[in-house]
Parts: sequence; structure tokens; C-alpha cells
Amino acid sequence: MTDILKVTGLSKVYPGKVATRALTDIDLTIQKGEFVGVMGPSGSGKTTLLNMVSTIDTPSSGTVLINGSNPHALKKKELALFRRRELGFVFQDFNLLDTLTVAENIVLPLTLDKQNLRTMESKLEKIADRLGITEILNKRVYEISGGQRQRAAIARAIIPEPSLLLADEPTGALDSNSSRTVMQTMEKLNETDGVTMMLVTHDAQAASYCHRVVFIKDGKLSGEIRRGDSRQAFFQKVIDMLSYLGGHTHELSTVRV
Ligand SMILES: Nc1ncnc2c1ncn2[C@@H]1O[C@H](COP(=O)(O)OP(=O)(O)OP(=O)(O)O)[C@@H](O)[C@H]1O
Repeated sequence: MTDILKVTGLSKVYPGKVATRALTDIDLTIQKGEFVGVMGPSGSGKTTLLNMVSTIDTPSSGTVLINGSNPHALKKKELALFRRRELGFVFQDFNLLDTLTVAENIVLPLTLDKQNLRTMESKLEKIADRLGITEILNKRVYEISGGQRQRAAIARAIIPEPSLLLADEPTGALDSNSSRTVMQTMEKLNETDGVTMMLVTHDAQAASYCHRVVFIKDGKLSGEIRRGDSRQAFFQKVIDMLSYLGGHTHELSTVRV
């Protein structure tokens, strides 16, 4: 088994008048082909962990290895290239360029990498088919729905074939039907193409598509649950774990499977 992500003894203290200890001694390994969710109450340290893994911010101690390399040891220029090659990002608010077409948005990372037109077109065709967005490739972003935008954003994130796809609340801005479509798409990408994924979410329904979910509370790992055959049963386990850990009820997704 190849470790795509290996986080060891990771801690983060935000300095300030009163220093905030946001993460304490986190160990987390994600293997190739895994789909892992990260959940926890508000302020528990999820975003901090994601920021350390995505190299947006640096750890106070501990290490992050992505595909065997420590991105935090790289120089600025190497780091930019490393992020482009190894990591894909999906955000709550899509981060697409409104004035471009869906196709133009998706191939943007390849354009930056100066790939030739034929390669770009064949990759685009394959990925659009996977994500069910072939029909809307020539539309502009403002002409399509939220769910379609998020699928376009996922396509853009995975077209360079990153080692790890990092998704930060990808269903946060979507209604329940679009959320379901987006999560089914992610599940299919994981199963069919073996895309390795880490999903940070408050949404128990979204988390129920993962193979396993790790929980953070007060900056520490406080448990992990694995999905069996039934997603419905896993959804319930996720809800139970969240209520056990505490937090505000509005953070729990009470709806639908
Ligand atoms: N830049 C920062 N400077 C100082 N403290 C911070 C900073 N970012 C986060 N924190 C603190 O670190 C802790 C963890 O925050 P973090 O944003 O990682 O939590 P979270 O689990 O992502 O929360 P949410 O679910 O609300 O997004 C909190 O106490 C927060 O106030």
C-alpha cells in the first residue's frame, strides 16, 4: 500500500497576545485510493489541518508527507509546482472564473502547464464524460447551476491527475439534490479512477460517501469510523458520533440520505 498522505505528530499554535493551540499531535495516514472524511465541531481544527496539508500554512511541529515528499521543506517556486502537480483543490464557493466557459475553466491548469491542444482536448472529453457535464462545456459559468459548477470545479481539480484531491465543504453551498449528485460523482471518481480524496465537511450526508471518517475535537483526533456496506447505516453512525462529540446542533445535517 502506498501512503499518499502521511501526517505525523502535527501541531499548530497560532501566535498572538494569547496563543491558540489549534492542533495537537495529529497522526493521519491516507492510502492510495482511499476516500477519507474529516469532521468535528466548529473550531476543532479541521481548516487548520487542511491548511497544513494543502501547504497554505506551516506546522509548528510535526511533518506532512505527500506522496513521500515534504512540501514544507520546498522553496517557494518548487512549492508552487508541487501544489500544481500533486494537489487538487475543491472549495465551497467553486472558485471558477465566471467569464470563461466551463471547458476553459477545466483546462486552465493544463494551459498553465503548457500542454498541447490535442492532449488537453482528449483529457477534457474524458473528464467531462466522467462528471456528466459534456452538455454544458460551452456554457459560461454564470449560466449553469451550483451542482454543475461544483462538478466543473472537480473536473478542473482532477484534470492534472493530482495525487490527492482536497475538498473543503464542497456541498456547503448546494441544495440537497445537488449535494447528492456531487457526492455521487466524487464516489464514482474514487471507485472508477482511484482518485485519492480528503473531504472536510460539516455535512453528515456528504461524509457518508467516504470509506472512513476521522473526527477532531479540540485539536486532537478523537476517533474514526469506517463505512461498511450500507451508506444509510454509516450516515447514522456519523450523526451519532457528532452528537457524542458535541458542538452545535445546526452543524448536524438532519436531512436525507
Ligand atoms: N489564523 C488564525 N489565528 C489565530 N487563531 C486561529 C487562526 N485560525 C484558526 N484559529 C483558531 O484555531 C482553532 C481551530 O480553528 P479552525 O478554523 O481550524 O477550526 P474548524 O474546525 O475548521 O472550524 P469551522 O468548522 O468553524 O470552520 C480555533 O480556536 C480558531 O479560533
